[in-house]
Amino acid sequence: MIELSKKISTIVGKTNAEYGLIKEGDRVLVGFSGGKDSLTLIHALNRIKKVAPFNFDFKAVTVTYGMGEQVQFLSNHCAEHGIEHEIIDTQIFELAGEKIRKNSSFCSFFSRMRRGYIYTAAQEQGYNKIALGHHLDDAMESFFMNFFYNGTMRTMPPKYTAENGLEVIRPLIFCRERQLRAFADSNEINVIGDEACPGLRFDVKMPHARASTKDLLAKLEEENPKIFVSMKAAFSNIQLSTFFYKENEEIIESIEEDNIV
Ligand SMILES: Nc1ncnc2c1ncn2[C@@H]1O[C@H](COP(=O)(O)OP(=O)(O)OP(=O)(O)O)[C@@H](O)[C@H]1O
Repeated sequence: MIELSKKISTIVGKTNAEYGLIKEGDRVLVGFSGGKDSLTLIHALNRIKKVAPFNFDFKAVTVTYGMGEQVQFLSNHCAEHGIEHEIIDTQIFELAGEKIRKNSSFCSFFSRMRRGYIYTAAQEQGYNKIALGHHLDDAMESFFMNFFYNGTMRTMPPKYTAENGLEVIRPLIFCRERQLRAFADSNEINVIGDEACPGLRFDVKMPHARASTKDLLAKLEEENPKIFVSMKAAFSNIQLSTFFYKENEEIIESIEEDNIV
């Protein structure tokens, strides 16, 4: 029996209601890497499905990269908990060797390709939403990585519409990473580690940026335990007119997925 903390259930329920993530009749394809985040996500959605006053369907999907990954245990886990699951086997690893763009990190290549396979599966099978397991620490790290290294201020929204019309939702976006880790630990579930992005075996650029951003935020949080509360509030209190825009300059509102790190 899986125990999902009241805290996670409450946060996910509230996020779902406030941002209109999952509604009556939705068909949601959930990216399930087998890591602690997407593992929590499938169980959180399973719980919502049981208690929510609306009906929706969801299926977990795991993309493999053609690197000999063993993911059958994820199908077994889903079957045990009555969650539909599909494994999409790909040759992304082989393609990476030929197609990787100069200066583009392996991780972003893998993630772009993976997203492509998930979108295609959703469109072919009639799913209208894609759910991903990003959490608040991811959103903050992504923001500061973009801020420090990419010269842009952007992060990960709870919900957006991709160019192909599919809605991408992040039901865990207000959960802290440590809550998700605690979920996996307390239920003694075998998870795939954080090095799940196979690109990490080769890439030296982004992991360094991510690791140092993570360290920085951890240090700042030690000094100011409320820092994530403030940063979260700041993300819905953006005062655009105080930035450095020139007259008539257009404010970019579109989501260019490639630039999300
Ligand atoms: N191989 C995969 N197959 C399907 N979905 C995936 C896969 N890898 C990642 N995802 C989805 O993309 C999200 C973000 O991926 P990323 O690699 O940044 O995750 P992560 O922070 O390691 O999370 P997780 O603990 O879920 O692996 C995951 O939470 C999951 O929803």
